[in-house]
Formats: sequence, C-alpha cells, structure tokens
Amino acid sequence: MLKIGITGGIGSGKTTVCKVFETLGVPIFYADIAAKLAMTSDPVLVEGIKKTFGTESYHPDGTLNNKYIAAIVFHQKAELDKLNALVHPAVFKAFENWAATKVYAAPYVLKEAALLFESGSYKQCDKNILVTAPLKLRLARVMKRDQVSEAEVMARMDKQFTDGQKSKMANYFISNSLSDSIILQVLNLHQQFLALSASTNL
Ligand SMILES: CC(C)(COP(=O)(O)OP(=O)(O)OC[C@H]1O[C@@H](n2cnc3c(N)ncnc32)[C@H](O)[C@@H]1O)[C@@H](O)C(=O)NCCC(=O)NCCS
Ligand SMILES: Nc1ncnc2c1ncn2[C@@H]1O[C@H](COP(=O)(O)OP(=O)(O)OP(=O)(O)O)[C@@H](O)[C@H]1O
Repeated sequence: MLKIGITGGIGSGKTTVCKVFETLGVPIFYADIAAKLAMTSDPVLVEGIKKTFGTESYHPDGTLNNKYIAAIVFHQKAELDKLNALVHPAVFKAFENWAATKVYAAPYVLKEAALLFESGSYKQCDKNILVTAPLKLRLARVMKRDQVSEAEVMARMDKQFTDGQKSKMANYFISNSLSDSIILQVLNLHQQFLALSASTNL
C-alpha cells in the first residue's frame, strides 16, 4: 500500500482537494484532526500542554482553548516550536497506527498535513503532493472561512515554509487557482497512484 502525503499552505485548499479523493474511496488521515484528538485525550500530552502554556489552554469542560493557544504560539516562534515538539510525535504515531489498519483496504492512502514538510512527516510517505493557490486567494479564502483578519492569517503563513521551499520537496502538484479544475487534476493523479501501486510492491 502506497502512502501519499498531501500538503499546502494555509488556505491552499488541501482539505477541499482531499474531499475529492474521498469520493473515489481513498482512505484519508487528517493530521490536524489527529492532533486535536491527541491534545484532548492523551493524558501525557494534555499535562505537557498545561505545564507549558498554562491551565487556560483548556476550557473547564476539557475542550481545547484554540484561541488562547493560537494567540500565544502564532506570535512567538519559540512557543510554537514547543507546541510542535509536544504534538507532532503523537501525530506521527497515530498515522503509523492508522496506516497499519489500512494495509489491505486500498491500493493507496493519503496523509493530509499542513506541516508535512516542516515537521519531517513527509518521510513517512512514499510520495508527496503540494496543493498551491495564489497568495491573495488563500488569504481571502481563510479570512472568509474563519472570520479572521489578514494579519492573523499572515501570522500563520509566516510560520510555514513558502511554496518555493515546499515545491522542491514535492513529487506532484495540484493547482487550486480560480481557473483550475481540481477534479480533473485529482482524477489524473488517482490513475497515476493506482498504476504506481500496481507496479510496485508497496
Ligand atoms: C494552535 C491551534 C490550537 C489553533 O487552532 P485553530 O482552530 O485556530 O486552527 P486550526 O488547527 O484549525 O489550524 C488552521 C491552520 O493553521 C495552520 N497551523 C496550525 N498549526 C500550525 C502550526 N503548528 N504551525 C504553522 N501553522 C499552523 C495550518 O495551516 C492549519 O491548517 C492549533 O492549530 C494546533 O493545535 N496546532 C498544533 C497542531 C499542529 O501542528 N497542527 C497542524 C498539522 S498537524
Ligand atoms: N476551488 C475552490 N473553490 C472555491 N472555494 C474553495 C476552493 N478551494 C478551497 N476553497 C475554500 O477555501 C477555504 C480554504 O480551503 P481549505 O479549508 O480546503 O484549505 P486548507 O488548505 O485545508 O486550509 P488550512 O491550512 O487552513 O486548513 C475553504 O472555505 C474552502 O471551502
């Protein structure tokens, strides 16, 4: 079974692209969902986060106080490094466990992760896809989706590799600008991955 990583900068549309792969029956691991699950259910991680960022990191009902943590980490690189160091090993492990359950389920699976290259988790995958879109469009899409300011989106963008850096590490590309059809690009890649899977023992 092939493991394919899929990433893209904030607002590039990687989750939207994954929804198209899902309609083709491709199993998808969403790193962000796994991260959030671990951050609320793994007692060691929960303690680590509270110790590092304070008990306000969680609401009284135990749910994650996203706004509180985001306000700290997206304005101080050293704090973000601490959060990543706590969370990413848990996500790596969750992906390995998940992938092991899919070995006979499909010719290939996708791992969707915002920080696939930055975290080094692309090394868990056989090939990697980069989703791109023009910067202004990405900004506009996230501002509308999350009801946030341009400065808030930029603060996150600044903490991610640029598309130039990522494109050197990617094997496949999906362009998600206004004039592109992501459906046709996904169908094309799907055929390539099925052929690759059939021609290798992975
Ligand atoms: C800081 C948190 C609580 C903020 O939550 P919030 O609901 O506001 O944002 P959300 O998780 O939906 O992320 C939205 C986008 O922000 C960007 N982003 C998220 N985490 C990071 C990060 N560590 N570094 C850079 N960008 C990030 C990504 O583009 C992501 O898709 C949350 O992002 C988090 O827990 N991040 C750490 C886990 C992580 O690294 N996730 C990303 C991939 S595993
Ligand atoms: N081709 C498209 N046409 C119209 N809207 C789109 C398109 N692609 C993405 N969007 C919209 O743009 C927003 C961002 O897309 P999406 O959530 O898929 O990006 P993402 O890369 O997963 O972002 P993040 O890194 O923040 O998780 C969403 O509201 C989505 O519905």
